[in-house]
Amino acid sequence: MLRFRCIQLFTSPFEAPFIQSFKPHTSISCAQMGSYSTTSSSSQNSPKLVFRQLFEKESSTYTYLLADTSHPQKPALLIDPVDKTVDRDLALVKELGLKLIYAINTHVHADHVTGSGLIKTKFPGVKSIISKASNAKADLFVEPGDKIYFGDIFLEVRATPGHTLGCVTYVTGDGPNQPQPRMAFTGDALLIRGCGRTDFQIFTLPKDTLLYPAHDYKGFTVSTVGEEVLYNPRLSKDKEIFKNIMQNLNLSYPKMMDVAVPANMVCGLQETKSEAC
Ligand SMILES: N[C@@H](CCC(=O)N[C@@H](CSS)C(=O)NCC(=O)O)C(=O)O
Ligand SMILES: [Fe+2]
Repeated sequence: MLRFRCIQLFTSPFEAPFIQSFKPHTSISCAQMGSYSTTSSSSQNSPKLVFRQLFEKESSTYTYLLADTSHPQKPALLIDPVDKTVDRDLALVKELGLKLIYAINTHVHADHVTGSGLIKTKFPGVKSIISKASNAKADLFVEPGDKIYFGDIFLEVRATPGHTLGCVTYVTGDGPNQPQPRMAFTGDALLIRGCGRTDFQIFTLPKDTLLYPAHDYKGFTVSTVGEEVLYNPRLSKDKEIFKNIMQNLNLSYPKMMDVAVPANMVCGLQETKSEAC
């Protein structure tokens, strides 16, 4: 089992030990519901982010596929994969000619079983990642401030505690060669016009940062920091009102809770326990 808190994660054969060649600004070249890619207008070698937002209906969970397609190996990662949709996700990875290197979780989910362990059985080269503070099993553990590189693009790890132990948000990099606008994968810390429970670290990001939560129960797919600051009915309130709202949500016990949490502590593979993580 490995652990890292380095500036770059180089656990895959696709990464050089340092990626320092900063390149011109990137900009969104194409956008549509659920998917887009970003590219530089001025350099063929600048990172090009391919992005897909995938949905699992039973738990209303979003899984995100990201890849750097300007890198020769097209390294890719999945955020919050669900066991039931692993085959769909892997088929897409294959169809797009990507090389999956990481299966990442924002937190130990209570409502569905993660697909990260299953993915590793199908693609043994893939490394699973979760925060150290989650106490769950994985190949690699991240802490706030760590950067997860796939090709020339990276995700920065931000602590967004409150919903579960070690709950983190993964944010695309702040740099001239990184995709713009920034994207934050918030897990359940922030849902569009809602939240699982969050502190306010997400709101320190630029207003045009795109927000991608782990769930949506109302049909939304994306929001921005600026919008949620203004219109989120929970997070736009002061602390006392927020506390009152959160204490009176009256949500039912998640149907999968007793299966999902123990499974997600071991990559979603209860039978084989931690060896598979
Ligand atoms: N009914 C669902 C559970 C729904 C639920 O509790 N969702 C969580 C995130 S998954 S741990 C949550 O924090 N929701 C906030 C909200 O406002 O809905 C089930 O039984 O699985
Ligand atoms: Fe959750």
